[in-house]
Amino acid sequence: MTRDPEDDEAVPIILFQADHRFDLDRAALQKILLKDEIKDRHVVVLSVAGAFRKGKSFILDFFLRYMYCAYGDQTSSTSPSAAQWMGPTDKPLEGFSWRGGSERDTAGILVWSKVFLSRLKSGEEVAILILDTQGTFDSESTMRDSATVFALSTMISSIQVYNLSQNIQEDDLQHLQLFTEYGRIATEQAGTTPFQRLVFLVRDWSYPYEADYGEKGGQKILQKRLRVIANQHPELQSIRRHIKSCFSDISCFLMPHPGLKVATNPRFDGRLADIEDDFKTQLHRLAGMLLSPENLIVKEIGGQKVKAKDLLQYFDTYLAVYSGDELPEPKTLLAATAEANHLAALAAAKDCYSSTMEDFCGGSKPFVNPSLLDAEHLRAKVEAIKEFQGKRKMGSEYLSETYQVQLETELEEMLQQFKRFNSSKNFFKSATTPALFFGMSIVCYVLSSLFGLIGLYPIANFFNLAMILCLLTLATWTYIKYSGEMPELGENIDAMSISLLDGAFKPIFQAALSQLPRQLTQIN
Ligand SMILES: Nc1nc2c(ncn2[C@@H]2O[C@H](COP(=O)(O)OP(=O)(O)OP(=O)(O)O)[C@@H](O)[C@H]2O)c(=O)[nH]1
Ligand SMILES: [Mg+2]
Repeated sequence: MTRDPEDDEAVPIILFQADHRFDLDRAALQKILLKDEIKDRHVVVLSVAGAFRKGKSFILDFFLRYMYCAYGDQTSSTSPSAAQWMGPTDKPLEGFSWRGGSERDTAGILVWSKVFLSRLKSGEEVAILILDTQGTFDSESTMRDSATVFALSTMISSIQVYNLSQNIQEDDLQHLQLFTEYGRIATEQAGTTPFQRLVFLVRDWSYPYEADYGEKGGQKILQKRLRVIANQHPELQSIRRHIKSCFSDISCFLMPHPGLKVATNPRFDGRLADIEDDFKTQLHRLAGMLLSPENLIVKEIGGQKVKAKDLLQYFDTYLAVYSGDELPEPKTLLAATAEANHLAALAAAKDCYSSTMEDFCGGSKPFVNPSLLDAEHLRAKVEAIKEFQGKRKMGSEYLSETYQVQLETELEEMLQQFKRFNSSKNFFKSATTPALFFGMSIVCYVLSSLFGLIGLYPIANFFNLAMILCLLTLATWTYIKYSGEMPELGENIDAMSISLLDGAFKPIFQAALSQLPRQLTQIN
């Protein structure tokens, strides 16, 4: 089957917006996935992801040639020969947009509009989608953008090709760990292997004398890079364990350099004649390893095979998760380290404050005069800030200032707790409620007796009732304090007694006191 220049094209489905948002072009994706002959088939999704400007779109265009040749005839179950699928040597390479130069080309995620159909050995009818992705770490993308594209393409694909240049370096593994974790938390698949096949594709491999080009050499290098050994640093072990736990199958392929024309000639148009033979030989092997009928892998999510029509829903759901606020922000190494440094310094400063205050007014100490407590707080706060500032921290001045403001706010909150605790140790304060209600019940008793004596029985009964209410409240309060049950009711009773004192008794006392000198002068 040959490419139809009218209909077959790269269709942007995840659009990268200027404000760093990613939008799904639902209509475009629907048009591709909901075709009658496609929508009910299980899907195989191949995606290529990795750093920008490393030949991802270029190699995908060769994969497209392979696909047109291998899956033009649905019933074909064998892999085509290199001569069959690579085509004429002078044909420019077309398909997903690719070009030379140092500026990034692909943005967002694109899918090839032609969905290839095939029947697996098991007889299962599948639809094959090819995805091209925005490269990571270009100067226009934030860490979050890179992580989102990588994670999304990993979650959606059944075969993820991680395109690397020259070697598998530790930072490649660190980024893979970060991106897959970003994908894993979005799928909430902790405990299981959330993703399927991962292929490290090392471009421009220049050490064939150490490990041969192709899959075998790749396996040798991969084993070395992902090895977990006894005396390895725990951080290195954790990265390797994490990556292994995320994919059900991991392999590696070493590609030779394609030749200087490919890498440096601005007029190079992708024709095979300008590409080194070694590269073409390995390209044929790679295409077969990824895309020959016996190597296709059906996309599974949560152990269930995914149909083309379901994929639409997954795109929607995953993108919604990344557009929301519930996921943590992936950060650059420096930003993450600086944050960790500052958080540690903040915790140490809080510890320092807390132990000074504990020594002064902690659980084993008696009630302290509130003004002394305030003074001690100021001293402890200065000490804590000194401790915070004295710790060596990575990151900018601004970051330090932000964390210092946070520290000061948190110290004020801690002070309020110490104050509350301290005042609960004040015997007279805690005796206010029982004293008030007990006093009120005696006053009510006396008044009720007096009014009874002079025959004003309704008023006497009123005070009698008030006395009973006071005694009941007192009994309830005592029970609450003794049993620890219904603490809210206890707090309400305390609050009521304080407002009675402040709102009713204090003004009466003050009025009585202000009358006293006048009365005394009248008597004199
Ligand atoms: N050195 C080298 N260059 C390659 C290889 N494959 C392709 N190129 C060249 O790399 C350049 C970039 O190719 P693209 O396919 O556009 O790269 P990309 O990774 O898709 O780039 P972005 O879309 O910007 O992320 C082109 O000039 C290709 O000729 C390779 O294996 N090695
Ligand atoms: Mg590209």
